[in-house]
Amino acid sequence: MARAALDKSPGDVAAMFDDIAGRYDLLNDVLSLGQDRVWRGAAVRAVDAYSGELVLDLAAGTGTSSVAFTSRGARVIACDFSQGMLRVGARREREEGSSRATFVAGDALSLPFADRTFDAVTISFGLRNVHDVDQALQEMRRVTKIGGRLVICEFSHIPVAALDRVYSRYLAAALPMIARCFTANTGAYSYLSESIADWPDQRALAARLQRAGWSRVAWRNLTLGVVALHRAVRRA
Ligand SMILES: C[S@@+](CC[C@H](N)C(=O)[O-])C[C@H]1O[C@@H](n2cnc3c(N)ncnc32)[C@H](O)[C@@H]1O
Repeated sequence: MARAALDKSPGDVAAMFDDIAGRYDLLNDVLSLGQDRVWRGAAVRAVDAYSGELVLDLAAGTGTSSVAFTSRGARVIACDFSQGMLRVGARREREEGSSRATFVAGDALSLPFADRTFDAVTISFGLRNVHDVDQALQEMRRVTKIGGRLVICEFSHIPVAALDRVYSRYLAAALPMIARCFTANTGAYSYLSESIADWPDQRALAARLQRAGWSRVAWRNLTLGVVALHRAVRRA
């Protein structure tokens, strides 16, 4: 069963998501106790896309994070490099007879879009899996229009040390154990725990956004900091 390591080799990451694509959305709901819906709602409100706008949902996977951005008439491109995840998303759209998101295969490190294409770029639970985070932040800026916005929804760290220790134990032990009941690829969920533990905290990620050229960088914690929503604007 494919699983990635913390070097996040692109081939391993894509193969791992190809492997779990069929059960990906179900496991999200189970492992987050339904909180993923709350986090996605917060991301949609932060992007605040409206009619006539074009939104890039990067590392969109099956498109679960994508379709809600169209609720007020914006168009959304759902881009990912896992063919397996894209196939599940495109099949679901076909079955529902809807075409709310346009699925495009592409790598966050070399996006297949022209400079200054999008009014807003967003990435949910994807940036942590990218091999070169700083390069991805620069690519996202390149394809954003001047004045356009960025929203990153990603697992983060609970600022209260005692709570963070309890949460870390859930991640390391309970999460892979629960995942075992739903998928043969338990390695993918061990990777999930390890990659969250290894991910920079809110302040460190904000500093990287600034270094990549983003302006007005800010964040807010969701569910006590289990997830953080980073926002920024492309000023020039
Ligand atoms: C945890 S899933 C998130 C999917 C979706 N955004 C969501 O919220 O459910 C992470 C996704 O990141 C994608 N990914 C990782 N590295 C990528 C890269 N360099 N370029 C494009 N997609 C990437 C994976 O293929 C996977 O579908």
